[in-house]
Amino acid sequence: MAVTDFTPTYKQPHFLPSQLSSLSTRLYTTRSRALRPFPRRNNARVCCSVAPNQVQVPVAPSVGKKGECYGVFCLTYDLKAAEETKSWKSLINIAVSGAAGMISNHLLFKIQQWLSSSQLASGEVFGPDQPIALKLLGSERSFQALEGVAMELEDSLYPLLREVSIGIDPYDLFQDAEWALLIGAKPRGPGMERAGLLDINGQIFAEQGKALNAVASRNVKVIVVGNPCNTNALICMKNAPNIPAKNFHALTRLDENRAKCQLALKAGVFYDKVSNMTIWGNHSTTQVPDFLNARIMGLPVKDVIKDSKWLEKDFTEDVQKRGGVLIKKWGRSSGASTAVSIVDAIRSLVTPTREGDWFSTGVYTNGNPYGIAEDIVFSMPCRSKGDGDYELVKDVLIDDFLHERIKKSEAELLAEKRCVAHLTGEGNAYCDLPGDTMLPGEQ
Ligand SMILES: NC(=O)C1=CN([C@@H]2O[C@H](COP(=O)(O)OP(=O)(O)OC[C@H]3O[C@@H](n4cnc5c(N)ncnc54)[C@H](OP(=O)(O)O)[C@@H]3O)[C@@H](O)[C@H]2O)C=CC1
Ligand SMILES: O=C([O-])CC(=O)C(=O)O
Repeated sequence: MAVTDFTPTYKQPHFLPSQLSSLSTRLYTTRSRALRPFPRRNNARVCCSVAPNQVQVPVAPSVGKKGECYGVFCLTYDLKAAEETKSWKSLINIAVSGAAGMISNHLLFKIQQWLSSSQLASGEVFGPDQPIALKLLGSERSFQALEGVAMELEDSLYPLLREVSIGIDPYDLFQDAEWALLIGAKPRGPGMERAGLLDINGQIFAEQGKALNAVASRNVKVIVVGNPCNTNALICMKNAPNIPAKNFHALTRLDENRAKCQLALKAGVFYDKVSNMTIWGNHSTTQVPDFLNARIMGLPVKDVIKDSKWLEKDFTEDVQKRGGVLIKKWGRSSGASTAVSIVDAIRSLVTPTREGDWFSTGVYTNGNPYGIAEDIVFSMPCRSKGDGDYELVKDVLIDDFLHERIKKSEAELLAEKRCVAHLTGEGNAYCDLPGDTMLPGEQ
């Protein structure tokens, strides 16, 4: 693997060889925009260069009152920049909100494994020569837990993890972000109206949209996971007018994966035999798992599974409500499988889609070829050339059943949009949500 190219040319007597890969990694903590205890990345490498064979004493940065760093992340070594990265791509900044939460706790460690896995050696994802910086956004409430997350990252000795920052201010954490994985959101509590949830979470995503607009990379890709994710993605997008609307996604990949699994189970095949799986619409119980266009072993699903009643009722409802069934069994919502689906969603954007296949993601509807209302975030079938961008798949069938279901999910999203008009710059909010509107996890 190319990471071995990084082996420094000098000896470091006090540290294990495995630690050398993290030598230029450091952790920054930021609690507010006013307080920046450590230098920013572009001027962080302040120390002198070391000649080959010269031993350098590690320098621990001074610890600010509100910011602390840990062990190996606090050590600032300086390697000649050219030696450090001669075979590496430039650092990618990945921002993660809700970073002390359950999904994130799975995700952060998966991203690392994924980056350093053998799949990567074949160039399938970012590449084995792709160092990353993690910017972990939490709150006052979760700050200690964030420190715990950082400690676990430290103990994992990931060779491609070069920087870790933790903080509570999105304007700090989203600086130069090329990916923003927005997971943090308030869960719907007992007795809380959905309109209330839309408002509380909408405020979070409006603020984060503004922060992305101000400081993130101009081509940042944003994946909104926190529920209700489609409308949160719309709010985030509307508050970030300088970032292309196309770059905002609502995560429906978990629903796609769930649908593939159910079809495989029914057909008695392994799930890699299921392709062309579209989830249409909202990440809610109105979502439409499309068995008309999906394929099993390359054949239309209906040629393999002849039981139309099962497809229209059991399959559809099982996928729509899978999250809730899992919560009843597990006592908490899907953490690991959501994290896996976030990685799948990123991978689908950074690797070319297999010929003839596609994937689902919630994206902006403007210009869509299916007649879906404009100006909402709706899950649709997409293909990518692997450049982070995507195009909508044009050649799909839509029959009466599918059309009727799509319209129901569309109506729900239009109603959600009216509820958050005050957060999207479209005047006064008016909330007339359909009574049966539910997240997949609610039942
Ligand atoms: N799209 C999808 O497929 C799926 C989406 N989800 C959604 O993902 C989200 C996160 O789930 P999960 O990680 O399990 O949840 P957790 O409760 O474990 O973590 C969520 C994080 O959100 C933050 N949070 C909680 N309340 C607030 C608030 N009022 N304001 C700002 N942030 C808050 C907390 O971070 P802090 O204390 O730092 O603020 C918390 O760490 C949920 O909205 C869930 O519904 C879940 C499964 C699938
Ligand atoms: O409702 C939730 O929080 C969980 C969820 O989105 C899912 O399982 O799909």
